Amino acid sequence: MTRLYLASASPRRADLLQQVGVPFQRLDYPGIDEQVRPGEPPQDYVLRMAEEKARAGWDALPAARAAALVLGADTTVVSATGAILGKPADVSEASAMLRQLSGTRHRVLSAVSLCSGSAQHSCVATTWVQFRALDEALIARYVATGEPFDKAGSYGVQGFGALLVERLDGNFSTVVGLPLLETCALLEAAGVPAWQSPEAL
Ligand SMILES: Cc1cn([C@H]2C[C@H](O)[C@@H](COP(=O)(O)OP(=O)(O)OP(=O)(O)O)O2)c(=O)[nH]c1=O
Repeated sequence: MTRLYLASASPRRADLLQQVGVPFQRLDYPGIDEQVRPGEPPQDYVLRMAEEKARAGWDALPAARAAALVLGADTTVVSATGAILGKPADVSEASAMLRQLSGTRHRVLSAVSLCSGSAQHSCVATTWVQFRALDEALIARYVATGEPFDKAGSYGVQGFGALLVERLDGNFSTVVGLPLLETCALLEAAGVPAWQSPEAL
């Protein structure tokens, strides 16, 4: 039987996989360098990150790897001007990102990569997000909740950040960190179907 490992520390990614009935184990792996290369387009960056995470996860597997699959993912927010917005380092960076996103329609890119050692298949999904206009008081109150700090673009649409968003155009799961349609298509092709019975999970 194929064993799926999720190379991710994100609780959201684990919740999403669980939601659609895919059995997996969490896998700890050494972090990767998440620096954007000079001139690297957002689409290339997010795909490269997902692929490096899946590969690093594969390299961290115990020796008995027969029929193992490792899933890695990455999410990044791209501002209306094309800037890549990752996770903020501090309050001032979080506030600056939210100021940049205020009143704009921006993209959230999520890439996913499935590694079986010799083969690796990956894809990127996009969802457009329209933010309402945010004033300084609202930005300060939202940052003070602490929610922005482990999230690309400094917001979580699944949490308090729902009140910052007017409209989504694309799949919700893509914004939360794991594009479920694309992920499950990759998994199905590798012999791991969704909607498995609770005993398999
Ligand atoms: C925009 C947005 C991002 N996010 C999260 C998803 C990702 O967890 C995070 C982006 O950081 P990532 O670097 O993609 O992932 P991570 O560091 O959380 O986890 P790992 O690399 O171990 O898999 O932002 C939300 O939860 N909600 C949102 O609305």
